[in-house]
Formats: sequence, C-alpha cells, structure tokens
Amino acid sequence: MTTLRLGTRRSALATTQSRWVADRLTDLGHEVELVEITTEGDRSGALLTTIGGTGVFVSAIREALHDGRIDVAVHSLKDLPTAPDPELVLAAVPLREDSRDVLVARDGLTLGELPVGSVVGTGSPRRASQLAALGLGLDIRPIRGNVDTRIRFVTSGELDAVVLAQAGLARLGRLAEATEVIDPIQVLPAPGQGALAVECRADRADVVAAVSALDDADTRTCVIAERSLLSTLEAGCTAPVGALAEVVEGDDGLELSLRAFAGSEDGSLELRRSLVGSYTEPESLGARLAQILLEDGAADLTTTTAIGAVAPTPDRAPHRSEHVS
Ligand SMILES: NCc1[nH]cc(CCC(=O)O)c1CC(=O)O
Repeated sequence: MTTLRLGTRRSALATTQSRWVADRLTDLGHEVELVEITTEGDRSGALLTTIGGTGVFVSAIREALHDGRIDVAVHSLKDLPTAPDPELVLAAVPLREDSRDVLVARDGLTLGELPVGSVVGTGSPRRASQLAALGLGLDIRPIRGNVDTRIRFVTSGELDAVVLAQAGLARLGRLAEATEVIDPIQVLPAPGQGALAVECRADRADVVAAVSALDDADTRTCVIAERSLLSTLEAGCTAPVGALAEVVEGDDGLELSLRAFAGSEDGSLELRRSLVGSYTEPESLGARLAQILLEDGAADLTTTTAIGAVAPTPDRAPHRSEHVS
C-alpha cells in the first residue's frame, strides 16, 4: 500500500490525537502523512450550539475522505453524528482514555468547595444541565474555545471554573491543571467521550484492514451501547444526554453496564437510569435504556428552556425493580 494520508484539524487536541493514530500505524509498518484540514468549527467563534453542533468539526474531514484527498480520518468519537455515512466505515475505535469530565477551578477548588454564585463556564448543554441539577447555586455561563482558551478563562480570573473532558487534558499533557475528577454519579460524560474514531472509505479494503488493527473490542462495545442510547433518545427528545457504558464481570462472564442521564438544560428536570445487559448486544442495551428514559419522562424534555417557558411535569415514577436502578 502507498502512503496513508491522514487528515487532521489544526487544533492542538486534534493534531495530538491524529499524531497518536499516525504513530500507531507507523509502528505497524505503514507510511503515514498528516494532511491539515480547516473546519467551520475552527473558523467560527460562534457558540457550537448556534453553528450546528460538534458535527461541524467532522463534516469537513469527512468531505476530504469522500474527495479522496485523505485516506484516514481521526475524530473525537463524541463529536461524530450518530447517523452513519454509508460510504464510510468506522474502521477502528482505539482503547479509550479516561471518559470522565474534570473541573479546572481557581485556587484548586472542587465542585463542593465552590461558593454559591461561582461562575462556571461550559458550552455543553449536557454539562450545564447536570451541573445545575446538583443544586449548588452555580452561575453557569456558555463559553467556547479550545482547551487552552477555556482554561485561560480561569487563570485570567474571568471565570471561577470550567468543565472539560479529562481525555482532552491528558492528551495535551495538562492533566495537572484539573482540580477535581468529576464522578459520573454527578456528571455523566458525553456518549463516546474519551474515545477516538478512525474512519476510512468503505471501498478501500486495504486501508480498512490496516486501520482495523487499532481497534479495541471493549471500547467499541461500550461506545456502541452509548451511541445506540443517544440515537434512540434523539429520535424521541432533544434533551441533553450523558451516557457511560462499562464492561463488568457478571455471573456468566462479561456483561455491559450502562448509565444514562437526560435532563432539561436549566437543571430543573433530570432523569438518571441504568441497565445491565449482554456484552454481545450493546446496541439493544442502549436502545432499551433509552426507551426507559423516554417512558419515564425524557420524551417531555426539550432544550427550550427560555425564561418564562413552562416546564413539563416530570414523571416521578419510582425506580424500576428489575434491571433499572
Ligand atoms: N467538545 C469538543 C471536544 N471533543 C473531544 C474533546 C475531548 C476529548 C474526548 O472527549 O475524547 C473535546 C473537549 C472537551 O469536551 O473538553
């Protein structure tokens, strides 16, 4: 095979992730060349929720795959839309980094130590919703920017804290700046957080074969469950969603445990449910847990949380006895 052209965005995080994949492919004996691609998300300073979500980072790179300018694309898996692209394959989901969110706060503070009224920045409705639902009296403000920009809001004193993905900080070698690793019991990560997606064209069997050597079976299984939950929920509601699947030891071998969150953006309504299922059927596990969330009230949640909007009545159904806890 000729040199593999691997597309990357210019941000520090994207290039670090792409270099990591390039190095693994080089270890396997392939020749790799990095090709830089600019996306709308990089050019625009607008809030992600205004310019069409994180899909903007992905589409320009996918475009380059379609055009044949590159052979391999590396994305943060959580930025990948759930709708599959029929001409592309997710050839590898490499071993996941830590999936949790972290707090970067002034003076080394943790969430519990932030005084009432502390200003916390996040551009993620999922983080905003779960932070607000903690009931700590935090003043949550929308921000965006790359990891460096977001941390600078805190060091400059403009904000008391920001919430970021631990994986992003780890990849940039800046984990020491985190003041707390947030337990998923408080804030569930985005589906796919901490994992990479390595895509290539379905009609390039040689590239698919080369890249698939980087796949990690457990990570892929977890991510399938999380994304199945997300796509099923997306069909039924527009609420912020968090999800985390983990491989656990069951009585008859490996099982998959899935936890999920859906809530209103202002934190006034929140639903948390979990389910354990077969390791071999991650898609069904995700879809079933999403169905439970929808039945228990997620279908009534919307992102329309404008001041004065009437909030739907939450379904106060008690926890289900069997699988759901
Ligand atoms: N939203 C952008 C984005 N996409 C992936 C990561 C971090 C790395 C990952 O989750 O894999 C980040 C930054 C963040 O959320 O702090």
